[in-house]
Amino acid sequence: MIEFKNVSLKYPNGHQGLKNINLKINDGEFVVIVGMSGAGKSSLIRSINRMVTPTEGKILVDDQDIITFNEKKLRKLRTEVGMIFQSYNLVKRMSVLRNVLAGRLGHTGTIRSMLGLFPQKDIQFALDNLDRVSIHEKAYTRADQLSGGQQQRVSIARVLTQQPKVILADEPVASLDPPTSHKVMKDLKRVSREDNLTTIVNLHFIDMAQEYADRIIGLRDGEVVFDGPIDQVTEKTFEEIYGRPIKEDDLLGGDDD
Ligand SMILES: Nc1ncnc2c1ncn2[C@@H]1O[C@H](COP(=O)(O)OP(=O)(O)OP(=O)(O)O)[C@@H](O)[C@H]1O
Repeated sequence: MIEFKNVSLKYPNGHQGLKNINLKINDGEFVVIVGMSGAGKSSLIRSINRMVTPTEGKILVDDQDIITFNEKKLRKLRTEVGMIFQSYNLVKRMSVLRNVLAGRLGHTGTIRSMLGLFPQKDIQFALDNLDRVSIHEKAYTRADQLSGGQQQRVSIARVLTQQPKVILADEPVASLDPPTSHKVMKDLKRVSREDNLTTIVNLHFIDMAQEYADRIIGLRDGEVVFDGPIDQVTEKTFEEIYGRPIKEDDLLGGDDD
């Protein structure tokens, strides 16, 4: 379980990114965070792996307050909490397989992995994870030869290879066209269900949020203004979260399946 207790984050310039957040996220939930640009979605998600550090409160991950963690504990935390980025963050000149094997870095000795000496079982595991996101045949292709949607599927395979308990995804489909966005979100939802992973995704399109979330958390100006299961969410909910009527730009569209 992930628990936020009175969490606030004030950036060094004085900007209040998060204001007194209280949340409990249960194991295996697929949660989507929504809110306008600047609402605090990235700040919230990045607090959970301490890419940013809240200035007040506690964040308990499996009952341990990660805000107090030192470098050693943070390394372990970041093995257990995997991350998917909008920009994929692959090493472009390396093969897809090497990128996916990077997910093992927290498990394999650094020298061995720098030399590319991954155990055969890790290589097989990486290939199996590429297969789960239907991109197995690209294993030996350089990462920069792939389309954006393919690269994001590689980054899903990488995070699975890390064997995390939690996946954080910060606007994972914001750089993709509508049909590709849906394919990537379907893959992410399916694998996280199959492995019972807690998954927390930032999305700014409300139709995507409605289609994939089990639960929606709405942020405005750094505060939680809505938190509830997807069957309680209507267009009015989004209007309340956004503080204005819904516009066409708030919808992605394009799910043909
Ligand atoms: N390092 C920083 N220093 C100062 N202010 C910051 C910093 N990072 C974010 N902010 C500010 O904190 C607020 C929340 O930012 P955050 O990136 O969490 O929002 P967001 O909802 O993810 O927005 P977006 O969808 O545009 O990424 C914004 O007003 C932003 O400008």
